[in-house]
Amino acid sequence: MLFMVQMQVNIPATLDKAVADQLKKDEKEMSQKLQREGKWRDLWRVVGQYANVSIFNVSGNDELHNILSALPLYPFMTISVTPLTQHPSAIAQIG
Ligand SMILES: O=C(O)C[C@H]1C=CC(=O)O1
Repeated sequence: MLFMVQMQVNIPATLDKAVADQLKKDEKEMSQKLQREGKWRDLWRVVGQYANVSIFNVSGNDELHNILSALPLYPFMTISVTPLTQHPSAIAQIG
């Protein structure tokens, strides 16, 4: 199943810089592993914001929830999830 996921990152200014830097490094590593596995299909920066728009290709709600809640930056994210399906006029096949 495909999902559009929007993540807004809000790291508090009070968080120790070394801790924040490590979280970002771990997050990058995990996101790139998931991209290589084909589960995190697209990752786009929202211009002007510490936010992204992503497309996930996973088995369903439970797998997506497990992935998102395991992200190192999860405690500092506001996340919205939109399930996607094939548009009847689309010439590209999803999946
Ligand atoms: O920077 C972000 O948008 C948050 C998160 C998503 C992938 C990653 O490496 O960090």
